[in-house]
Amino acid sequence: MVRTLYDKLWESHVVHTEEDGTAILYIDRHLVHEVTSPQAFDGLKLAGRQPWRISANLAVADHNVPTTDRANGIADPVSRLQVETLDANAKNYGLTYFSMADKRQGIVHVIGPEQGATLPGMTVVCGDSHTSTHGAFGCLAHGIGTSEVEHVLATQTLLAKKSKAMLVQVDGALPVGVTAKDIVLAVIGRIGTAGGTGYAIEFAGSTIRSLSMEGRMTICNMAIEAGARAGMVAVDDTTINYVKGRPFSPVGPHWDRAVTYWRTLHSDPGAKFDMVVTLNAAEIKPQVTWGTSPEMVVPIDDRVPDPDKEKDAVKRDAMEKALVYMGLTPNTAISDIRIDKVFIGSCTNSRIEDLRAAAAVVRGKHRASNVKLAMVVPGSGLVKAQAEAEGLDKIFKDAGFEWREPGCSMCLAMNADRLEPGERCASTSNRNFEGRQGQGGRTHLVSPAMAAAAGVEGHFVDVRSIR
Ligand SMILES: CC(C)[C@H](C(=O)O)[C@@H](O)C(=O)O
Ligand code: SF4
Repeated sequence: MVRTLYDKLWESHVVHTEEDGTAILYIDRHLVHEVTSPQAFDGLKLAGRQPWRISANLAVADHNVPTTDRANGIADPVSRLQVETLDANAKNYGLTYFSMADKRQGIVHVIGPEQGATLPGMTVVCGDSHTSTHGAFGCLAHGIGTSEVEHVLATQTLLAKKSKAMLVQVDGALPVGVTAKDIVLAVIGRIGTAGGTGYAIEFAGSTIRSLSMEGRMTICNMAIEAGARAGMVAVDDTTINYVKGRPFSPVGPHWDRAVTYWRTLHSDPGAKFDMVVTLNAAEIKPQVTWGTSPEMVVPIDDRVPDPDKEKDAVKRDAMEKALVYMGLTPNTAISDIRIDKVFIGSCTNSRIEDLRAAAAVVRGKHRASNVKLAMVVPGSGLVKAQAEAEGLDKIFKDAGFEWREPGCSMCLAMNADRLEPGERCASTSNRNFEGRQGQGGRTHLVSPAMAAAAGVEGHFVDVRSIR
């Protein structure tokens, strides 16, 4: 039978299906962070249960960790408690844990793949919406809630209903200066943040195949921002080469058997999708969000849209509200928008390739005088070490950009890194919601190269013109 990648991943993990379609899925990998796990561990304790398969878990603190002066510990008592609770739970249950002092510590969606804890064909879950990132490896990766975290800990299974399948097909050579981030923002601009609701999205086509694993992760990371339940990319040589030799990857005969299986993880020719969206890579330009939802996005050479031209009353209202919050006037050229801060980081864009792209733009230049702070937050301690080995930290520091310790940081301001009310930020993260980077803060989502360029010029600028 002709099957999609999603069908294959689903069918190989179903333990049981009820008549109404509710299924019990076996979970191969459970990633754990400090925000969504405390109540789950409490529940486990109350019920007197042990984790079902301890080795399936990998835990790390990322949201609440400071990105400076780590030797002094965590100043904020709430964040400190959050992280200490995970320290204690990981120790108590014997989970593999990268503490704040461990050089492998980092954002959960960066360290999973980096360690080879995320492998093709797996079901991967985490109490975090951006778990879709791991689908880049030909995985079925779901973000789950805290009660599901407890369920997975206790049973190694998840209750789920199969979604419909969407194919997002992107073909052609990507223009210079246009990145995976621009592709996914363009997709969300096209289908909207509800466009993927009820679907699992497979990203395919020659453009996707030509992307590195880092780029594929960026795209799958934001599948959730398109409303989808999961995002995924078929396995190919790029996947297998990335996975090879990582600490958790199989070796010897296990590796050979795994590769044989992994090579089957693609949609069969002629497989049926419930919806197909096609994009031509040649037409994608660097993207900048102007509003408070990732779908409020335009190309860099465009203008802030005018709500008066929107016929749909609901959309018009949302646009007006977003413009007030963002402090923007309709028809302003995007390149005329001046920024106060730059954030290069997050599970969307904090991997080595992202830092290289940003460094290539700032090399030999300096942060603009109106930019109060430009911070680079590597996705993990290992990314940080790699970047330092390549001298990227020096390029950033020479340009007046701060070089920080790994974590979620100003992606959502659960630590000390945040925007002040009214401050405007060029950010490589994935959400531009009201208050996301600090109360009253204004977030514009862009690629790492575009964020770096804005930091240097003081306003958004077409990165294609400064190369
Ligand atoms: C804190 C966590 C539960 C949350 C998520 O689920 O995504 C966070 O990572 C985010 O990006 O908003
Ligand atoms: S980096 Fe941002 S989006 Fe990613 S897990 Fe952390 S808070 Fe969530």
